[in-house]
Amino acid sequence: MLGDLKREVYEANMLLPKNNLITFTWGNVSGIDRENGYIVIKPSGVEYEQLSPENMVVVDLEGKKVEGDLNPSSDTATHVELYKAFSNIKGIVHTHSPWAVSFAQAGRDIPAAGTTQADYFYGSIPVTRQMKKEEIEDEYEKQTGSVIIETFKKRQINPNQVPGVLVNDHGPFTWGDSPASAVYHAVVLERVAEMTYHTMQINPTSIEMSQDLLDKHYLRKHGKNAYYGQK
Ligand SMILES: O=C(CO)[C@@H](O)[C@@H](O)COP(=O)(O)O
Repeated sequence: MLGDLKREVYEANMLLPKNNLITFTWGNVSGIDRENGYIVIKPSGVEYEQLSPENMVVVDLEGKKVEGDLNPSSDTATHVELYKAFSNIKGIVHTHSPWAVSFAQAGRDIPAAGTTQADYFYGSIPVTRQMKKEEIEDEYEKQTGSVIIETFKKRQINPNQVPGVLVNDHGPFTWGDSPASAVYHAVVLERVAEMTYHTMQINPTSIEMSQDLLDKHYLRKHGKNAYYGQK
C-alpha cells in the first residue's frame, strides 16, 4: 500500500542528514495521502542508514498504525494534528537543527530581517508559548500540535504563507505541499536562524526589514503575479 508515498517520504527523510539538519536520529519527515486518509512517517529511533522505503510506517488520521513492522515516529501525533488543522499541507518535517533550536530554547521568534527569509516566509517565524504541566503530562505530542495551531490562530498567521514554527524549548516544525518542500523549508529556516543570530549580534536593537521589501520578495515568488524563476 502507498508505495510511491513511502518512497517519497523515505527520500525526503534522507535529505535531512544530507543537508546537515540531523544529529543521531533527531528528526522526522512525513507525507499524507489526503484522498485515502493515510500518513506515511519515519519509524522512531531508527538510524538514517537503516531507513528504507519499506520500513516507513503508515498511520491513519487518528495516528493509529495501519501498516509497518516498526513503531512510527514519537512525533506522529503532532504531525496528525497539523495535517488536520492545515488543510493544504502535504508534508511535515521536524528536526533539532541547532540554530533553529537556539531560537526555540530562547523563546524567540525569528524576525524577518532580510530577503532570504522573505522569499519563503511572509513575516516572522513564530515561537509557541511554553507548554503547561497538564499538556506535558497528558497527550504531550498531540498537545504540541495544538499549541502550534493555537499560535497561528491567535497571531492570525496564515500557515500557507509562513510554513514553519519554533516549538518553545524544543525545536522547529516546517511543512509544505510535499515532503520534499517541507524539507526545503526546514533548510531555509535553519539558514535564516543562523544569519539572524549573527545579525542580532551586529545590531541588537533594530533588524526588522521593511514591509515593502518583505512584500516584494514574498509576492514576487508566491503572489498571483509571481515572476521569479521559469514558467
Ligand atoms: O524530540 C525528539 C526526542 O526528544 C524527537 O523529535 C526526535 O528524537 C525524533 O524522534 P523519532 O525518531 O522521530 O521518534
